[in-house]
Amino acid sequence: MKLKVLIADKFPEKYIQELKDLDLEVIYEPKLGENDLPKAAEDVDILVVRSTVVNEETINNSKKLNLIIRAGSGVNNIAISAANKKGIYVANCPGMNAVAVAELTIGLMIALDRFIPDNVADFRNGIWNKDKYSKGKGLKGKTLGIIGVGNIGKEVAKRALAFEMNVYGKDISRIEGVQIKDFSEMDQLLPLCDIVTIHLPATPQTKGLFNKQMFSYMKNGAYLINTSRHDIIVEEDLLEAIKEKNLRVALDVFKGEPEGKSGEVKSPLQNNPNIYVTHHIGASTEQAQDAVAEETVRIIKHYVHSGVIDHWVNRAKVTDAKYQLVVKHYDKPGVLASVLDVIRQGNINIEEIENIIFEGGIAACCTMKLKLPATAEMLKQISENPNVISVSHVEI
Ligand SMILES: NC(=O)c1ccc[n+]([C@@H]2O[C@H](COP(=O)([O-])OP(=O)(O)OC[C@H]3O[C@@H](n4cnc5c(N)ncnc54)[C@H](O)[C@@H]3O)[C@@H](O)[C@H]2O)c1
Ligand SMILES: O=C(O)CC[C@@H](O)C(=O)O
Repeated sequence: MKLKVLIADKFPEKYIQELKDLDLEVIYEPKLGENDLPKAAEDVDILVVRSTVVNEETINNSKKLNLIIRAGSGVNNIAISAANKKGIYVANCPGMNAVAVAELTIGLMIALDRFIPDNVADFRNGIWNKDKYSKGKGLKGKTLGIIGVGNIGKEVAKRALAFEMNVYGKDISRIEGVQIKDFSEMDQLLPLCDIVTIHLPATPQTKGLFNKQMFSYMKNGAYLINTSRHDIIVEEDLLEAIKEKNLRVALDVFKGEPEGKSGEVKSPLQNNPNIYVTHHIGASTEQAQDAVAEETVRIIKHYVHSGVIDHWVNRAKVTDAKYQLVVKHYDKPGVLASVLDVIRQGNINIEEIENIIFEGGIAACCTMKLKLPATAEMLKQISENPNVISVSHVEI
């Protein structure tokens, strides 16, 4: 039976055809929303989404879902803890839309400095106001703080350096791959910045990070750009900070963003002249959508042909493994079963296991990560099997 793939978001036609050519049954339903998915994904093996929310109900209701691919970077629209409980892989396409988001970020930076959206709006309303719009400060020599220097943050840094800006960064990991000053504390970095741009994932640690306290560190009249996720900013505190400090702000993401591709929108940000909002278009260039779709197809192809999941995001980063048992053995039926039986009798959980065959197929090596130590008696029992070549056991 063919594997069934449901694509529940906009996806370029060319790549849908590539999936069909892999002999998969492909269902393309770009208009599905969060509430449609529990039924629509009930019977599929692979689910591909962009911003469509994959909630707990969709995951719990699915009968054979095995892989969810986020055709993009952030995976916060997927109920990963529910997927973990059912052993459903979640993968994403890191970096594929980074240039597109960086380009939008630079565009917003210039838009803020030169009041471009207001210029255009006035012109459309028959108003000419060269005086009012001749107050841009210029970007050269200004200090930019990049919060989250991952794939997108790095692309922003490269472009800002070409604009001859002073570029500083803050990340939980050491910043590598771009020559910018690395700050460890926000209260040291933010007071220096003329412009702050946020490129963080939505996680419990980043939720509400930009609150009253963070805004208190920012310069009066600074620009703030957020093209990452809305919940990193506390909206009420932002509105307060705009009043107090005359911050000017550009957002590609905001609270209450509509799920659908078009329709009405209502937000307290709408009537504030210091705020520009774009329609979550960071990733929406033709180049980025093609790159993301190509990567999605590649992930599916690799999975179908080898069972390997590339960019698997819900693989445990740490396990309870405390001991490593390595058994070299002759590659014959029943040998591993006898080793596993000894471990089972000792009531020890195997956290990870890998069996690798030497060239020629005569010998093999099985590496097991154990929660508890194997006893001397167990190791003796394993070694006594005539098909076992050697046994080693260490604490890790
Ligand atoms: N507007 C859009 O259309 C659009 C498109 C793509 C991505 N995004 C958003 O942008 C985010 C970033 O994307 P990316 O591709 O650069 O991701 P990435 O994973 O490459 O980079 C994120 C960086 O943030 C750092 N980080 C994580 N938690 C942190 C913390 N608590 N403090 C400091 N640094 C922290 C990570 O170490 C990493 O370097 C995505 O998670 C997504 O939510 C939005
Ligand atoms: O697919 C989109 O349009 C948004 C994608 C973006 O938010 C991402 O995290 O990659």
